[in-house]
Amino acid sequence: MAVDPHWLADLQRYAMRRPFLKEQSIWAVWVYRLGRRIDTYPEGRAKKILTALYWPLFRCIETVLGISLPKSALIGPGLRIWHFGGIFIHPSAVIGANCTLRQGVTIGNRHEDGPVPVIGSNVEFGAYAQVLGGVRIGDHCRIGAMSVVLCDVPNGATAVGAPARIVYQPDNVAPSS
Ligand SMILES: CC(C)(COP(=O)(O)OP(=O)(O)OC[C@H]1O[C@@H](n2cnc3c(N)ncnc32)[C@H](O)[C@@H]1OP(=O)(O)O)[C@@H](O)C(=O)NCCC(=O)NCCS
Ligand SMILES: CC(=O)OC[C@H](N)C(=O)O
Repeated sequence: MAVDPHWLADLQRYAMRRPFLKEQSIWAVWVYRLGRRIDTYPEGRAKKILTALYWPLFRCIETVLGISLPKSALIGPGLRIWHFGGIFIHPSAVIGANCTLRQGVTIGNRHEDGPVPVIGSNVEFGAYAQVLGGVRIGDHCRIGAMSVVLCDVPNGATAVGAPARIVYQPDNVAPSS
């Protein structure tokens, strides 16, 4: 069976020997990719059994590491999580390729059942950054530590503060994809 290319890209972001022994967050990324993979299997007994095994694994990771990456969230290849604890991604969130999360990051709704963020690729989240509601974060953005982002952030921009303000925005910004 072919190895999941998204998982291979994740591994490249953990550029070290034996990351499973050094970075707990990679356990959470592995379980997330496993869940996504199981969802692609044809309906049947094998999928039912694997799904039944997946859920307790997901709950263990969520409880022990404090990293919640629901398999229904769409997260592109090359996910890197620095550290662990208090990392909650909404089940409907969309996150592009090569993004970096850190401890305390929340990507979720602003009100119960409200819309959730869509994040571009190559976005870097500082520790405890909160991105809330139906906002769009462009590609190559940086979100400062402890920031609360309630507005769109254009490609390449840096947003900091609570509520966040744009402190850097490149010239000739290409529209978000
Ligand atoms: C957002 C960040 C990437 C910006 O770095 P930078 O491009 O070098 O920007 P600067 O340091 O020049 O700051 C630009 C402005 O934003 C402010 N700022 C920077 N980070 C901020 C933050 N997290 N919260 C509030 N304001 C912040 C600076 O005070 C400065 O304001 P001023 O122009 O009014 O003086 C960086 O500050 C950051 O927060 N990185 C996260 C790192 C992290 O999480 N580390 C923990 C590792 S576990
Ligand atoms: C706690 C800390 O500074 O960790 C550093 C790590 N390289 C990171 O970017 O998160």
